[in-house]
Amino acid sequence: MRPIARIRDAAGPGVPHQHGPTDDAASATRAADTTPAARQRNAVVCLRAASVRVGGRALWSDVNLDIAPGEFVAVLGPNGVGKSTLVKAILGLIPITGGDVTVLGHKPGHLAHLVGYLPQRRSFDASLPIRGVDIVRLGWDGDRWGLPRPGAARAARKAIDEAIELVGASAYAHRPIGQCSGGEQQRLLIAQALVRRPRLLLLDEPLDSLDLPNQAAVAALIGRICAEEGASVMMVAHDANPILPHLHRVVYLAEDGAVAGTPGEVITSETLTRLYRTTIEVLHTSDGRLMVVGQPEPAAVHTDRHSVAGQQGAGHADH
Ligand SMILES: Nc1ncnc2c1ncn2[C@@H]1O[C@H](COP(=O)(O)OP(=O)(O)OP(=O)(O)O)[C@@H](O)[C@H]1O
Repeated sequence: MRPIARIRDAAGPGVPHQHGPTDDAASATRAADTTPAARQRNAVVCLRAASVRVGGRALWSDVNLDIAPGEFVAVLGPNGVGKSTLVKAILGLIPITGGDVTVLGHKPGHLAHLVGYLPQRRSFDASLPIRGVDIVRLGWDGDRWGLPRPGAARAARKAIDEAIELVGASAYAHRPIGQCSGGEQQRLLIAQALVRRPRLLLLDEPLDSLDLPNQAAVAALIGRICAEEGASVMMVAHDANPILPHLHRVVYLAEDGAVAGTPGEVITSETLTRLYRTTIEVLHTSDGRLMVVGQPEPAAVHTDRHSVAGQQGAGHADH
């Protein structure tokens, strides 16, 4: 086992760190889980020595990860390392080729109604004649065909209204989605992922293309969902800074493993240098942000889209 495999998940839950939430139900739940065995037993998501191949190529391998109930976890790493693929493996959309993955104790895909998903890169044409509320409804019954059961319409309306209220989108939910701002669209899409009150929410770069105030607002919303709904959130991000105040844990993904722990433990020059086997510097700016310098591109991928590896936020910032 390489050194990185031994240090992964080094940080147990409840380990204090400078950025994490301090007073919420999730923290209380996690405080009870003090051993790796307890983490695994209670895990909403559990990966053990998991590996994936796409297009005939090994993408990542030997990934170990537990996500506890109510935890807000960010998945970070260079472009093309396989973060979205990790989310798809947890959804059961992409099969793992080695190791084991369970979601709420079952094989991925078996409890789909308990998992909400916001895919990467969504945009709506300004002329699309679909209201925000209709987008949210798709999360409720978009996969159900045939005549609704008696009382189903009332139950749907209630669930949809509650989800819209939860994300604070009531004021614009009846506008055409294409006429909502990027931040408003994002809230409505999060409501769509939330409408069935999932126990696990998988969000693939939900802050992408939002301005800084909207990034902060959506990050706070997601933190609140963890705290108030008790949902576990796994969010792919290319910059951890906007979510640092709300995060419990981060996972840095590399080709041959991953490191998980609190942000203070994982986003360090030493840990990331060891993970990527190249010199990486984590700089702390005076306003509390983290800058990761020198993070590599994975071999032989993304040279078309991302030809320059440079200075990045606590993640990567070249989208
Ligand atoms: N179905 C597929 N067939 C072939 N290659 C694939 C497939 N899905 C993903 N890939 C490739 O796998 C690699 C990882 O893709 P993925 O989207 O998971 O990376 P990522 O870390 O989320 O990247 P980014 O940060 O750029 O969004 C990429 O090189 C991608 O082109």
